[in-house]
Amino acid sequence: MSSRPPSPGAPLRIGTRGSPLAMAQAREVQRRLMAAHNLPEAAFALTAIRTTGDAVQDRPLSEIGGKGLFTKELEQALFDGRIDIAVHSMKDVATVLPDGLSMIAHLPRADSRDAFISARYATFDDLPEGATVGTSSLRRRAQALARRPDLKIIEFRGNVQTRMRKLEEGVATATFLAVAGLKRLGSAVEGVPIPTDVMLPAVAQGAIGVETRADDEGAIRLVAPLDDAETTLLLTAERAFLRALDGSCRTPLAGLAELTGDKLRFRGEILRPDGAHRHATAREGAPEEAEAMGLDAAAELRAAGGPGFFDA
Ligand SMILES: NCc1[nH]cc(CCC(=O)O)c1CC(=O)O
Repeated sequence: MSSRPPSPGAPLRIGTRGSPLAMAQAREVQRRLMAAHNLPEAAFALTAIRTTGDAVQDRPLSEIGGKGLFTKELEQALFDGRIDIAVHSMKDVATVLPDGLSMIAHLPRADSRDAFISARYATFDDLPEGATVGTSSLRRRAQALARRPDLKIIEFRGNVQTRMRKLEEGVATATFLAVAGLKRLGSAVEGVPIPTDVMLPAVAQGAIGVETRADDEGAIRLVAPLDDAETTLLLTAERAFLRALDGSCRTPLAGLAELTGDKLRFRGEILRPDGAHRHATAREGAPEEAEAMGLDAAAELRAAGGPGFFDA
């Protein structure tokens, strides 16, 4: 491992994807670091890194495939010593980190729900028979079809602005985006949050993680105070579920943990891509059982789906 600690007094280099959402998230991490340590803005340098997921705009993400589409290049930059910390949407992070890297902090989770966005209809259930919905997410596609097999789902990629233009041009009647992303972008488009019993969010949706080299004590000391223990707990359950199902972005699945008082609730589901089959389950337990709940839920759904459920 070629970690090159920055010289004393050099700014901490914050690596991020260059998309507007990623930059907004990196600036949030920077603001929190400044506040936590009473440091000036100049103590940090934002470094945008282009990832495969950003570079390939003309093909469905599920087709490019593989894990780490939005994270691999950031992690390589950490290994190479070009950046000191990497800021991720935890939704995009593989369940097993490369040796030598650690996820040191999760910021307090924002709204984990999906938003329904349409100029003409108030909610998903208001969509008329046969309406066209744009999404690039296998999960949202499968969930939409499971609830409304009559809908026509078309591939929709690009940033929020691009998608809104496509809606205006009538390419589709509605689309979905994460509420958290819209809020962080300060988007004029608000969308309507979809109840989680209508559309269960992606594992870790709305959560931001900060990763460092595992041996970079300086960076770890700076980043550790940013960790929100509740968010880390929720992600422990959700990411155990994802790991046990070996979920990649090719697999339509959803999982959400919630903490009420000292009671942890987990819900998970797996779907066939066409929405024709869906298996769902729920658990309640103590916070200490977070990981076991996720693993156990995954085992139940894997058995319910049977062999080949995740085959194309
Ligand atoms: N896969 C892209 C991605 N990764 C994280 C978010 C939203 C922000 C979040 O979930 O924290 C998005 C966009 C979206 O799904 O609308």
